[in-house]
Amino acid sequence: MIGFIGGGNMAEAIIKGFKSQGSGAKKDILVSEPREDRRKYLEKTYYVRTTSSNREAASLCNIIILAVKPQNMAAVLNEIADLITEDKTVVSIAAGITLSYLQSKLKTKKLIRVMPNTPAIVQEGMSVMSLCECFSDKDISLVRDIFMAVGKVLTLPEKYMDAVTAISGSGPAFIALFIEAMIAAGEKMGLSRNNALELVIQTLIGTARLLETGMPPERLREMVTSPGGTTAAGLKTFEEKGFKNIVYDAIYAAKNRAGDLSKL
Ligand SMILES: NC(=O)C1=CN([C@@H]2O[C@H](COP(=O)(O)OP(=O)(O)OC[C@H]3O[C@@H](n4cnc5c(N)ncnc54)[C@H](OP(=O)(O)O)[C@@H]3O)[C@@H](O)[C@H]2O)C=CC1
Ligand SMILES: O=C(O)[C@@H]1CCC=N1
Repeated sequence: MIGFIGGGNMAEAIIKGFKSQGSGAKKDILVSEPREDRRKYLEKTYYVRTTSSNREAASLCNIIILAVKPQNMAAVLNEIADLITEDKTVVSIAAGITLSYLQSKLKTKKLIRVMPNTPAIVQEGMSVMSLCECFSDKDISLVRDIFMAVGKVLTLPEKYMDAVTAISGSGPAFIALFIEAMIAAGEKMGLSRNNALELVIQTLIGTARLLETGMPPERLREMVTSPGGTTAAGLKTFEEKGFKNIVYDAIYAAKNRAGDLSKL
């Protein structure tokens, strides 16, 4: 059985995507979550089992996904450590929580750090995995299957995890902010919110699909930019206002915060 400790937003995103996917629908999931209303909601919506006891989840499940905030991780690890025998696999999705920290708290060597993202809800997630060197490929296949069911999976050395957290973990929020700004601009020009939303979302999906074919973003930008035209006028403003620097600074702030969370 797969156990989630913490039944918040990200756990729900993975459960929802996993449950909607063919093979995931049949897997038993137990969610440990302190809030009763939240437990009821998860049970009713996703037909998962729930408990208020992290220790129950730790003892009953072979794969345990730690989905609490980094600030709650120490308390949770102290609470369940004696139940995590060497046969159990523990996956942390918490920003900033390192494998060596998990190693210092738990007996099992089957430790995986994963940074997923919310598009997992619609099986378009991007998850990056890092694992202890001692972990065999056979052992990780079960965990990889969970995250493959909700999107793409990449394995990278842990040293990249804070950058990954900033780009694909937090990324959906950054892209949503850009979309909000595009919609607000459209509305100011008289478009209805619904029309603006449809224009922006379809443009985003179309752009993503085009980039998926392998077209470099620079090439796409050039294709759209007719000399002396509208795009050139817009891009000039982005450049004058330092758009790329703002994005760079924001991604850096997110990465640095991930680093700070590892020191809590
Ligand atoms: N949201 C996202 O897009 C992403 C999040 N993550 C990571 O996932 C983790 C969870 O984030 P997110 O889902 O956004 O946060 P949430 O606050 O939505 O979820 C955390 C859940 O854990 C519960 N909780 C708190 N303390 C305990 C405890 N001691 N034992 C069991 N459960 C507890 C919380 O309950 P209560 O609300 O009552 O405190 C809450 O329901 C974080 O570590 C984050 O870094 C990773 C990638 C993306
Ligand atoms: O905001 C956060 O800390 C988490 C990690 C990545 C996305 N959400």
